[in-house]
Amino acid sequence: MFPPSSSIIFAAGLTGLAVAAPSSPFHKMGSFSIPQVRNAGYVRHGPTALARAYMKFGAAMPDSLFQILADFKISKRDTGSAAATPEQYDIQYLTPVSLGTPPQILNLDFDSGSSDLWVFSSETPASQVKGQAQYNPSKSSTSKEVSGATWDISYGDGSSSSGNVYTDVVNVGNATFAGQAVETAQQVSSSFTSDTNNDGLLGLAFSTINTVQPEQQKTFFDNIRDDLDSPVWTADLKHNEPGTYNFGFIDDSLYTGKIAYTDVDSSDGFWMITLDSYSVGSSTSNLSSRAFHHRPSTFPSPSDSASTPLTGIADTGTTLALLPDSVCTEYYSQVSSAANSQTAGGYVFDCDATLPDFTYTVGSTTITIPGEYINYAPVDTTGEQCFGGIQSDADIGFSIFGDIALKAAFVVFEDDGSSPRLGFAQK
Ligand SMILES: O=C(c1ccc(-c2ccco2)nc1O)N(Cc1ccccn1)C1CC1
Repeated sequence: MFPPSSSIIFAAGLTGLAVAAPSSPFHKMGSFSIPQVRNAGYVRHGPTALARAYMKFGAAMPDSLFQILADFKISKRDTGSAAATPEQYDIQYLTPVSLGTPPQILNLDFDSGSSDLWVFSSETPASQVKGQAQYNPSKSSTSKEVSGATWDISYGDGSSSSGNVYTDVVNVGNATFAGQAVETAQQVSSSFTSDTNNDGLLGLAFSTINTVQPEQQKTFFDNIRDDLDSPVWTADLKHNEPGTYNFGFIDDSLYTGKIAYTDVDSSDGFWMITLDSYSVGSSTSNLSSRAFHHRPSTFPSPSDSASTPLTGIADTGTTLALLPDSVCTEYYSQVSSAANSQTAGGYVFDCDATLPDFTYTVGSTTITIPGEYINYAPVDTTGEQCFGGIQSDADIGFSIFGDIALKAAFVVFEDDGSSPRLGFAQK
């Protein structure tokens, strides 16, 4: 699906998720939110070992998930929000999820760019496990093997995993969904093994790209949607500070202005949207420059990005913003020290460079990604060169609006089962 050799460095993002008791015709489960926990940073999959070596970070992860759960503040059943504290460089966050009876708690990376709930398990070879918690279905009285079912997924950065399938009780927050497909890993690629605190993924894309065969399985959100007050989950990611995920409701205190909605094309299984326009630098500077260089209205400006749409997916499982080469060129032409480095695997620049903002619009809502968000991380320990948060989407076929783009906005993922929409608001 994607060239494993792509020289893009990007890291896993995170998400939070909700759940509900078995759907009941008598009451809506309401809405939930869940704490994310930060993950000792590991760039999810550096397509080149060199890049991974450059981007290595370490940071202790809270020792016990139980302590985190103990602090877990589930609000009452019809409201709730969870703070997510990012690891350095907002690499990824993980959410404790309990599986089976008695509960086995794993930290999962929720990913709006994929649709499998898979976990490190008792079936994962010991040589491929490095500290991850493992789900053991034989220790759960409620697990049921889905006979003959297998799964196999490969991600855009060349990582992959595969295995068997069980159904079991999955509990996040104070609600439970019985019968959730839990995909146990019998094989994980090296970048998952080295991501020592990430115990698996929970997909929040559309179930049409779930990889279980012969019978495709539903995502967790698809399973719980009908039990929520409203078929939504919202992402309020932040830069180097706790963000918030809510499920089943829109918390008006988390955004300002209006939420502008845009239709989602889910035909590829992703939250695919078209942003109406983008611009590089603060719009006022652009306007002032345009004011001084008025062009006859008969000659459209060569790169009038102010009305150029961008089509891509909202992907919490990718940290960076992967955009067309033309946009990368336009952006980094404003950064005198920038270069597209083969060794680093993408655009780099002096760490003390002043970076322009990147602005995109959805309908009447304008989202500005401050320049400092686009300084992703130092390339190496000298701290001289830094890696850009905007990189090329070459060879993917669409752009990927990862956390770098999403954390500047309050984002509503709405899926009523027939006409999905994405909402964006300033905050
Ligand atoms: O990694 C994935 C990704 C997710 C799910 C699946 C998949 C295959 C079968 C079912 O789902 N395949 C992917 O490859 N990215 C992000 C990405 C980033 C960079 C380059 C390519 N891609 C998908 C969301 C676009």
